[in-house]
Amino acid sequence: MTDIWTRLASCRAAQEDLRITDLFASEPARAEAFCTSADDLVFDWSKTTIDSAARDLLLELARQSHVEARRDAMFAGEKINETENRAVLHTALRNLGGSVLVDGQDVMPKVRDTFARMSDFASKVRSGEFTGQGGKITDVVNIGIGGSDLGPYMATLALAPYHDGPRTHFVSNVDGADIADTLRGLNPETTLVIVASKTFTTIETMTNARTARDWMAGAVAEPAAQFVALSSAVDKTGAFGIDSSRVFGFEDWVGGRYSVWGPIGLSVMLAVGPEDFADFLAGGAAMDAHFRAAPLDSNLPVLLALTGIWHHQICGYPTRAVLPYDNRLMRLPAYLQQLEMESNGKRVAMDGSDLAMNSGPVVWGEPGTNGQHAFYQLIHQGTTPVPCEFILAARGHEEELAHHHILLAANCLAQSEALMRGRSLEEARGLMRAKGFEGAELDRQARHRVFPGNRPSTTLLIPQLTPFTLGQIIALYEHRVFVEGVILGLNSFDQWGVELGKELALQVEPLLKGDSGEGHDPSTRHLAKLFQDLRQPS
Ligand SMILES: O=P(O)(O)OC[C@H]1O[C@H](O)[C@H](O)[C@@H](O)[C@@H]1O
Repeated sequence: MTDIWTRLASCRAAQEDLRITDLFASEPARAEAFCTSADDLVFDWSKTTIDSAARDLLLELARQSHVEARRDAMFAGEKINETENRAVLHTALRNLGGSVLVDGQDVMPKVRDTFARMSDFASKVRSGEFTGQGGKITDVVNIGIGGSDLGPYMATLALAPYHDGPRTHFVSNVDGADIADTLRGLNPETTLVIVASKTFTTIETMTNARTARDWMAGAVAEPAAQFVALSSAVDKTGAFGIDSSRVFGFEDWVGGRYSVWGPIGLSVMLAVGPEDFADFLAGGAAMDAHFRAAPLDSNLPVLLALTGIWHHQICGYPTRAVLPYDNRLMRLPAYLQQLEMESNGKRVAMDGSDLAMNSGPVVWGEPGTNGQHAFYQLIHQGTTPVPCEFILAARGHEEELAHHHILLAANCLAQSEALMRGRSLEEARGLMRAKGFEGAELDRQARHRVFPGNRPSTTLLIPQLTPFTLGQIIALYEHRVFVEGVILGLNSFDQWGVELGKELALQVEPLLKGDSGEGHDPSTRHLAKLFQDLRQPS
């Protein structure tokens, strides 16, 4: 293993003067050879510094890391989440046929039963057969945070053209502003509240849920009758007063950030309907089938993972940007931040030893073209390269606005071309000379207009953003994260790093209410004191 990392590092070191543009000259079929499809999804990774030698080494790295064996173990229901002793089976939520054994038990009948109950409930809400105490449900408020918010919120925005159910709203932050701004203007008599929490103990969600219940109680006789619970802790949902007929459970082998495919996706199902939601699942299942069957060298999740490893662990680029040229994917970067950084932001390997290389990178992004007018300056001319992952649909949904879509696509392609090609000092000098500059001032002005280029990017091309293709994209990224985690030798499915802050928040709360502050550090005590002083009426 060490040897392959060393060989990859040497391969990169030998590329010192390499220009991506030269690779296209030396490998005439590169544009096609470094472009890989899964069904009708196309992943272009040609505009990177991965040449044939690097590609072969990266594939060897995947082989030596036993990616295929780990993948098969995951799909088979083995307990690959070793620090929590759990199977990892979010894939079972989107492959509703067949059987999967966990501890010798087939888990699929229960998964199918829950899906059928969700579909039945969603249909009744959408048709008006299930009503609020003031009539047909007009609004749905999903209260959840992290994986119980980011997935359904992202997917509901992405599928706006398919949205023909009640309006959906998402409350996540414990900041009272979030729920206050959301509930203002809603009619409690026709609002359905979903409490989405795998554990049903998350303090933000339970605080917001109680606030929503009080709000509902001020207007209807039976507030709990307009509440739904989505949780693995079905025993706790009854204590909140939610009838078991409106509780949709899932097992501990569904990680929070992988949970949009099951009950946590109920708000999406209410918005777009059970059929479109099933298409979303089918898209995820299609990517699963590809991931399981395609050889490593034409396996999209594997290749996306290997570009990630190349850029972060080998080239040392600290971040990567996800840049969907699709406004409806505006929450995808936030969704991917949890998926990638909570999964692979870890410093200890599965066996408890220190990780031998960098953990996963910082992931960030915004939809194009908006980002172009904000942070692309740094991407083009900053001192640290940022590998960019562009996503583009061939068709939009607004047929009458096709000219917008062509302009959007032109910008996406232009950005990856500009990043790769850059603009030389000579070209910049020519431009400035044409504007009348000369001498030292010509040089000075020209240098500001140089683009170093040679900046890597990949492009994921999809036919159109539909429930099916959204399912493909999300499953692609899930498996990418899994493959990167396997290669790094860490457990992508736990999240111990979120615990300490939660524990301390419980201890800091009394401090803010005037407790002595013993056990807290001087800075925290000082800030708490300033906070209290500022709260005094002036
Ligand atoms: O669904 P819940 O149990 O309420 O958890 C919500 C979120 O909170 C936790 O802190 C984890 O970091 C997330 O992985 C999880 O998605």
